[in-house]
Amino acid sequence: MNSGDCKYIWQTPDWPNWRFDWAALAGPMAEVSRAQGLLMGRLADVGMALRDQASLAALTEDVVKTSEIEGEQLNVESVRSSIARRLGVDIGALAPVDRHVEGVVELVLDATTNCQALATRERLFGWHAALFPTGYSGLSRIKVGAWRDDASGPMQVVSGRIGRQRVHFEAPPADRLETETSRFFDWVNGASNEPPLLKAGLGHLWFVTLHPFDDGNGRIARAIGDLLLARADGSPQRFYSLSAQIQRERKAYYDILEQSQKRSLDVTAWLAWFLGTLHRAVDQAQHTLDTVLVKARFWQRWASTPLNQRQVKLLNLLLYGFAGKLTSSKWAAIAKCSPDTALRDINDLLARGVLRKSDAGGRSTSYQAVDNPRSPPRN
Ligand SMILES: Nc1ncnc2c1ncn2[C@@H]1O[C@H](COP(=O)(O)OP(=O)(O)OP(=O)(O)O)[C@@H](O)[C@H]1O
Repeated sequence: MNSGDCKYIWQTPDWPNWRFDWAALAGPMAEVSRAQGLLMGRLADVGMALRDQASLAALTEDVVKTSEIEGEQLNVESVRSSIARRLGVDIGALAPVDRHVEGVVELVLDATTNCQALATRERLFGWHAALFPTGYSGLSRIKVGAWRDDASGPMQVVSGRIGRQRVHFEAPPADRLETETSRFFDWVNGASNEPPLLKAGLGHLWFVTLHPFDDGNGRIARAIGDLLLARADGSPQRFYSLSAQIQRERKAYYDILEQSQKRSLDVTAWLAWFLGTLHRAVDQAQHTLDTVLVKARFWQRWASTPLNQRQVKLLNLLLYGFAGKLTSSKWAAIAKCSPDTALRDINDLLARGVLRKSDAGGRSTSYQAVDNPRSPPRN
């Protein structure tokens, strides 16, 4: 086949000899490294306990957001608990965790904390089985812990209603997968010419192009990207979440993937997008760190104030950046208590100066934690 007849990159004669313009990527790569250096410098000063909290926050975002791309909403508190338990980070009371949350957490933590371990077919089958513990994706039974077999036709990425579907991408046939994935693992585990950050971007694209599973290819591609980023950073501890940033920019993610998987093996545009997104993820991590620091300062300040569990729970929610206004009726609903108890909890905190009435107008009174990062400074 000559390359003019090839619709997808895996059909081109020189597949998988990726090409990219080194000179065009050198600037963005240097900028990402600089942003990473600034973040790491700040983290180096905050001490181990806060570093653990910052990493817990980043990993929680990673797990929650990588699943959100798939349209699945995991419970943030149960993800946080599951990660905290596995990493041995103290977060006080642990929320209950279900099997499905455990599976996604297991995948992301294995990819990052064991980043130096070889990527192998068995390891990925384990990740896949952890993602689909029941053997079903929604209502469909899928092959779990094994490559797809294309029994019901070629693997395609499609969108739209049945009858009006648009095919965005078609993956290589199942009978090529053994050879294709072996070559991929050799490259992931071997020494490469390309800089480590670019290797992470290429690994993500390469895997999602093979699309070797019936489902879960996006999440596993992002986990492989995270594994290669952890190797690139030389540290298994994560402080930023690329998956969360991809979720924020997922329309652009799908568009650039679609363009990059067609026709040419020149993937400069994909790598530039990958580096830009990574840069924004690192910048975002600075905000996460701000929140962790504000929260730590807040609890240090009120350490000797006796508080009940409802008050601790709601204050923590406020410190994480409660979406919307916290009124006494929301307090009652979240803390699962009566309106009278909610008001007593609130009045007690107002009297101690831990909480204050929000300045924002509105029909019902809402409250803010004193020291909330989003509160205007007090005179
Ligand atoms: N328009 C597109 N063109 C090419 N690839 C796409 C397009 N849209 C999505 N993809 C890729 O296909 C993946 C979805 O594959 P699959 O459903 O097997 O994975 P998933 O992990 O279940 O999904 P998700 O990524 O949505 O969480 C996306 O993550 C993305 O990487």
